[in-house]
Amino acid sequence: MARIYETNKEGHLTIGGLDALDLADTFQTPVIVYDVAKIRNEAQEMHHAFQKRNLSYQIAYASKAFSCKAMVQLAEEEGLSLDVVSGGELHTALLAGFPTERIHFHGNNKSEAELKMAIEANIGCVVLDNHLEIQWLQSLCNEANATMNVLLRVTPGIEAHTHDYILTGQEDSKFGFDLQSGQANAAFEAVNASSRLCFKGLHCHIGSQIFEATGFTHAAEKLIALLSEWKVKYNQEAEVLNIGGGFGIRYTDEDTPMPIGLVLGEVLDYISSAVLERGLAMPEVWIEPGRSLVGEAATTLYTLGSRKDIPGIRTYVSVDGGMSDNLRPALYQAKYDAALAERPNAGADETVSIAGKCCETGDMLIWDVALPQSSAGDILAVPSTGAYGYSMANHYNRNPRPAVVFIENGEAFTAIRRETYEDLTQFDLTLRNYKKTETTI
Ligand SMILES: Cc1ncc(COP(=O)(O)O)c(C=O)c1O
Ligand SMILES: N[C@@H](CCCC[NH3+])C(=O)O
Repeated sequence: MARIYETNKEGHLTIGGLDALDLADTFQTPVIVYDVAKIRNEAQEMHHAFQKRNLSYQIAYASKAFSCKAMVQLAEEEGLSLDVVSGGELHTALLAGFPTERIHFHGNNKSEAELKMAIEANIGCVVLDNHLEIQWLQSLCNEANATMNVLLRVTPGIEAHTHDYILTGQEDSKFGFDLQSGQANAAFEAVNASSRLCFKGLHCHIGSQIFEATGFTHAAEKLIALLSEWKVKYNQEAEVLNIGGGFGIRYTDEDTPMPIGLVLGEVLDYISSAVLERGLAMPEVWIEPGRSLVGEAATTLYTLGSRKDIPGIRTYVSVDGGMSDNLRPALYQAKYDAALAERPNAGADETVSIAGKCCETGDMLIWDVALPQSSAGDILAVPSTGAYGYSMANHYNRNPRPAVVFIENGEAFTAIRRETYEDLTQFDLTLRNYKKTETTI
């Protein structure tokens, strides 16, 4: 069904109840605007799915989807835990005052420095991904006279239906310990032999932007089978079963996600019965949603600029952003909707393609979108840009990154200020300085 945009009495697009044209005027464009209530609602739906079933659980917001201090604080307010995958995300969480015992550290190549940071911050757990990391974490814990809770990330050999680049649960993957070849058993034995590492459970993540519950239930089935094998083999049960994130959202009419409560409900019911059937103790169930918490909550506002008509071929309309604030179309051929903020629900007059301003043929935000007649200076709204937009934004062509604005209770505030040209050049040394640096060899 075609998207119907929320409007005010002037017929302008509203975001969190505020007029998008006013927002563009106040904060300039491009700007990524979050309707905070949508994030809170999603979080509450997820909590409800667990609570309805009386399960012990954690919902760890995958902060790679969008991380900044305000977002981390919002996650805390909503009773979420936090998944970080880098020293930078951990640093952000610590600066934002996030409770460290609810931080989980992920990544397929965590450095020793990052692991040390995790130990010093006394975070909730490290999700172990490879053998080198087991060695490092063990010896860093020895040095610090500390212990660390760990989950083992396993690749369950599930091929969920999504873009190849965002698939992660298949056997041929850079992530986690492989089930088939016995890597996972070897990892468990190494952890078990360590007095510093405390095995808490298993983790898997099958990929991202997944609509069907079956991918998750198949993965859970494999993990539960493994736990049941380990119960016999090692007399070990798990306190935690983490089934990762990956719940899909609506970008365009082609996407038809079920409400999160329904998908999650189906997965949780499956886990409860499979655990019971295998005679295992019910573990805490953890999930790690990123996209589904924040994706649909944001809309990016751009200003339209130049137009190029190629008769009989295509009309390109350019915006003042592009792959520098939203890499997803270029990286995954991801599709988005767009509307004119002044009359978002008006009928279409033409089909145009929305081009970014980067010096790159592939910098196309949307191919062939039906829009009312537009002209330079109009504000274009692109919904569902809340996940992996700002977090993958970059400085290509030395474009400053946009501002991020949060709207709540009818008020807008800047969560991340727009970058300036000074910000862009702040790390540059001049040729003369460069020659004087001590690291020059
Ligand atoms: C380990 C892990 N957990 C959680 C996520 C979050 O995924 P999503 O944003 O699709 O919910 C990802 C990203 O795909 C991930 O790699
Ligand atoms: N960044 C990706 C998803 C990868 C998620 C992290 N494992 C996207 O925009 O869809």
